[in-house]
Amino acid sequence: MIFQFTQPLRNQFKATSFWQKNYLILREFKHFRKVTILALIFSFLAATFEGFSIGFLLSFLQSLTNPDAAPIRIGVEWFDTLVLAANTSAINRLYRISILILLSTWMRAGFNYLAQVYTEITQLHLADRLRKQIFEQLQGLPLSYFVQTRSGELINTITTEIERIKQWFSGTAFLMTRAMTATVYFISMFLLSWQLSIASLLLFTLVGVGLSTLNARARETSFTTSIANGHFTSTAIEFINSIRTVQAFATQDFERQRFYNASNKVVSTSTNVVLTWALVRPLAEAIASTILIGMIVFAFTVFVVNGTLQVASLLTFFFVLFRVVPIVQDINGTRAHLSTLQGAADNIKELVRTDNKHYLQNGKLQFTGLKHSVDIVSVDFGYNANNLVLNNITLSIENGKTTALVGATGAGKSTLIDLIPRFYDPIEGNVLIDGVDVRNFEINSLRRKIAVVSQDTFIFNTSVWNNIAYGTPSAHGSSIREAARLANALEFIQQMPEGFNTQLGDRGVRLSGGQRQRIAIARALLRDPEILILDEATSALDSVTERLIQESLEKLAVGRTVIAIAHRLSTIAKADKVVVLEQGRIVEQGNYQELLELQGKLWKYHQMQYEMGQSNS
Ligand SMILES: Nc1ncnc2c1ncn2[C@@H]1O[C@H](COP(=O)(O)OP(=O)(O)OP(=O)(O)O)[C@@H](O)[C@H]1O
Repeated sequence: MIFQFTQPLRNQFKATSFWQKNYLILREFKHFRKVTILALIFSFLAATFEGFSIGFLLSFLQSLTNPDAAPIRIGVEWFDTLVLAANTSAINRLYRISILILLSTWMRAGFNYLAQVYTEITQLHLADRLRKQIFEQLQGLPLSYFVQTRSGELINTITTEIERIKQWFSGTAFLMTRAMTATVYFISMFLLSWQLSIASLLLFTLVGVGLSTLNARARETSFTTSIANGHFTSTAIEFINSIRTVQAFATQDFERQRFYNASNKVVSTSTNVVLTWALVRPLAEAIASTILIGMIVFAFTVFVVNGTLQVASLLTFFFVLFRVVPIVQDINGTRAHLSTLQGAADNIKELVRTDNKHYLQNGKLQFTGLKHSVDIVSVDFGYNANNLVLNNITLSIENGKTTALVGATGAGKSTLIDLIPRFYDPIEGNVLIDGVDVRNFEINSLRRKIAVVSQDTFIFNTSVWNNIAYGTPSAHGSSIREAARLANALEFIQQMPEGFNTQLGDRGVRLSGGQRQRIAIARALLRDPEILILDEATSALDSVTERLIQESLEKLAVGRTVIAIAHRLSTIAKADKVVVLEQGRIVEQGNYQELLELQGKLWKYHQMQYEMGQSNS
């Protein structure tokens, strides 16, 4: 009867096959095939010469301790004569075997060295390829992915999990060489006694099946270790980044508790894994010894006593079996260890998988420049589908004009402008540039013509110079200086110890909020953008600096399309169009003066700020 898998069972079998499960990692080996093959060949040669040394050792000891005994032969004439020197005197045999042992030992040392070097190089290549693959993946993912994923978990995958996966290759290489050596030993055993060989194989297979249950358990518990590691990295990063807030709020005890809990979780999950996989080796050793002793007694009483097997053959058989047992134990121990790494492999695989992630589709049209207008037509958007942040927005942003967005905090202003450079795509409706949906443009050609100065511009840990030139590598020294001057940043930069060469530290910690913002403005100006997006660009500035920058921005705005978000209405009074947003809807739009005369929403904001200004003065 031919067994037929039912469909789900077949799928399950397919899905869990090792190759399929780890395809996304294994496929990386094709990029450094040669090094991988050399690593495996050298590992195998090292193992082979180890086998030779041990084999020759038997003959060596016999020549030394019992020179009168019949020399050891393997039964192959040329080998017995030329290699084992079986036809000559005991002293000649001793010399010959000594040379062979030394030769094998040195060869083994050499191949061991090469195996180690190539294994390490293969592991380094694997880690390098995986890191780069993850980088490409992260570069290609839309911002929405990062909103849902904790950065600590990503960092854990890119660092710790990749380190763990490196052990995977050396473990697999070791497993393969041990398996090859075991095969050679098994063949010799079969030649000596097929009955005993089958009996030992059966017994060891039974043990192997039993131990694989333990391996499976180790694999399961390893997932919890990966989760705990990711959580710990997130907690540690959050703690380091929030240290100022922690000290200001005196929440050290609370943070200690969080940190300790995360660290304890790593210990407890890792202990569970160790408890399982550490059990495999000693258990296997104890069972193997029991089987061996049992078999020796059984074989002696059954085969030797009734004369079916010579004592010499029985001893040789068990000598080989004794050699093969530690190898099988190595195989089981390594398999158990490899099982504990499956969690890391799965984590990496989850990240590099492309079928479970949503990507922004790139368009083909090159964006050459805005001619007429950016039109937002009946747009709905939400960070999750059941909570709309933008509701039926229709708005025209004219070329060369300044459009200001006004509204209470959380009204959706930043979200709305994020749709133009395609940080997000609308759920419904379209964003059109000169009548063409932005989704048709090649994203980078579009983004290169847009500069965004936002509330949280990132300052890189490099010089002031490189920070301003970021994204405009071809910029000349004079234009970088000019951008800094226009952004009103030149003066403070020149006062810094090394001027433009001053290093700004992680996230620009050596700058004040206002200085950071001026560097960001200089960076945007240097790009000479067609569309300039100012998301509260002057929010971190004192009123004197704000006025100075406002003037620069106004000069800069001439002939450009500017979209500005501002809470302080004074900064947008000269805008060509003002759009008022409330809870994701446009409630007013028009010229600033016209809207004031309407005495609607903008007028209310205006009144409130005017009154606050009065009371502050
Ligand atoms: N990445 C995000 N994930 C989920 N919700 C978000 C995200 N960013 C913003 N929101 C939500 O979307 C809504 C609009 O936010 P948005 O930042 O666009 O408002 P805003 O008008 O620019 O506010 P502000 O003036 O304070 O900057 C808010 O309710 C906010 O909580």
